[in-house]
Amino acid sequence: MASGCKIGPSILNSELACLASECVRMLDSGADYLHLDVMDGHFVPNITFGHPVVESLRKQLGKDPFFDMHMMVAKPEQWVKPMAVAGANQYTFHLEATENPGALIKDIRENGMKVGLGIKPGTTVEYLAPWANQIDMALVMTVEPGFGGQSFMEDMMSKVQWLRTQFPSLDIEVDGGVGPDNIHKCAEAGANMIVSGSAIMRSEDPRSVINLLRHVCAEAAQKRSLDR
Ligand SMILES: O=C(CO)[C@@H](O)[C@H](O)COP(=O)(O)O
Ligand SMILES: [Fe+2]
Repeated sequence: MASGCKIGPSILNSELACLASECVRMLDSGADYLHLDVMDGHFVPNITFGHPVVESLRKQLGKDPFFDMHMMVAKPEQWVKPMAVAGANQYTFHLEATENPGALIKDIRENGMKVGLGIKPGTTVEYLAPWANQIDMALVMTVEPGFGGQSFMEDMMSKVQWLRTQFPSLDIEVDGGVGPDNIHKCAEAGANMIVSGSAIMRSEDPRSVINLLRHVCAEAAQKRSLDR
């Protein structure tokens, strides 16, 4: 079994000058983990933050919150140790950014973090498949990485469905434009780790959005297990 349905708000579209309190607001609203988007201006045409900010967040938030680092960087090899030292729990890198995924997976594990492996919309899922048994989570991007607030790409659901069929116990994350309008599609396809940025951040009631996302996801997972 995958590790249950979890909701990880992306803080990209939060009030970045108050990052720690925005993270606390999400955790207090029932977030299962925090999805932290790292962009370097090379892999994607945008810049966010790096390991010094993660280190500060860890100090502010304490040891408990799970940090899923979405590394949209051109040299993912370079930031493994700094992120581990800063307090990251999971290092999710992009398959498109490395020539040696096997060595990177090994390095991430040796540095004590879980491994996530992501693919952009233009990358077919068969490229990810050879690594699926070595990773903790597959990330299927449902927007072109780089910016929050874009429209959900429904045609990515066939990738999620294929991965769920091939790897029933793998954690599968969707990221980009996900919210109450399309959670059914993500859940039915088999995603169990749901990243949602604007839909949660811009809501006046983030707790009910998080609850709704989790509920839909859990119902679909239960139905899948009964159907098996
Ligand atoms: O990685 C990314 C974008 O590259 C995401 O994590 C988004 O930042 C999620 O935000 P929404 O699309 O849900 O607003
Ligand atoms: Fe992300």
